[in-house]
Amino acid sequence: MAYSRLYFTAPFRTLPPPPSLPKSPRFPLLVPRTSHSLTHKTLAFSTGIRGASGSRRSCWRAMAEKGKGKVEVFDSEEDLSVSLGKYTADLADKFSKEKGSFTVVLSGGSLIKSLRKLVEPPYIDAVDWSTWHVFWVDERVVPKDHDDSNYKLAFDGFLSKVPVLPGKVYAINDALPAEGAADDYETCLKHLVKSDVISVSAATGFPKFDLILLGMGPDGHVASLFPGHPLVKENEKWVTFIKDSPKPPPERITFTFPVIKSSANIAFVVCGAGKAGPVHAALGNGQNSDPLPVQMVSPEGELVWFLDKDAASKL
Ligand SMILES: O=C1O[C@H](COP(=O)(O)O)[C@@H](O)[C@H](O)[C@H]1O
Repeated sequence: MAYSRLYFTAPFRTLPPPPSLPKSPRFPLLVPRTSHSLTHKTLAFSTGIRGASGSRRSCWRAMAEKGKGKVEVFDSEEDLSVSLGKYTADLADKFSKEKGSFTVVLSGGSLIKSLRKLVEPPYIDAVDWSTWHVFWVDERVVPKDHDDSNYKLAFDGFLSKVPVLPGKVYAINDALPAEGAADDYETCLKHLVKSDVISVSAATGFPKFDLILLGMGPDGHVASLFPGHPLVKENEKWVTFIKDSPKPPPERITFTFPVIKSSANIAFVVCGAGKAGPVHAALGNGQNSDPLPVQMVSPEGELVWFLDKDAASKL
């Protein structure tokens, strides 16, 4: 299938901007326990997260503060990918049954490889792919067949292997410069909100996706929201652009924090020792006055962390 057949741009009308975002609530700690033995005992006592359990798949679980989410730590990325496949397929099934559609937002980077179980049995056959609407939380401003394209990464590793409907795959318009591409994507989202494909958060007025699958860089960036960059404070736009990304390529578009935080579900998927520092910053006890982007994801809905043991090694 040609790349150009899979992206969606339309002459959308521009709607008024949403109201600004109120602070999200925080809830008390929840402490579940099971009878299984701990796989990584040290984790249970060195982190601010209370409660832990093991499982046959060598998964260590904990429930952190509501704002920090549920944490699952796996012995290997292979185990993580099995659990992530089931989690994603279960949510797709739930939302598809409830409302006939599933709006899922992808990141680029290593996340796509971790979705590989979805293109294998049982999910390849069992999932109702026709209900899926696929978006990107960020995209590099490059042609869609460029090696830096998050779209190309997802297409090659995931979307070309499942029968998602091409008209429901919403890629960047790569004919536009960064600012225009961000505006175009935001207009696309507004059109889909108006046509009830995407829900709206009653609390924030921002679009509410069913699931955002988030990666994280070793510097603690999420989407294309980088530490210390003014874009992390954007609270009106839905989609914005960056021309000075510290990680190449420099020009990108990205969802803003209010949109990310309004999601019904967020899964953080993080592997590797090189990311253990920001994971600890986000999930450990420490406070810092200038939080990393990864620390700013306190969602309205459910947050689950899928960590391999190396990414969790400082907890
Ligand atoms: O540049 C990006 O980096 C992050 C993290 O990527 P990873 O390869 O370290 O997992 C990714 O989530 C984002 O979508 C991408 O544009």
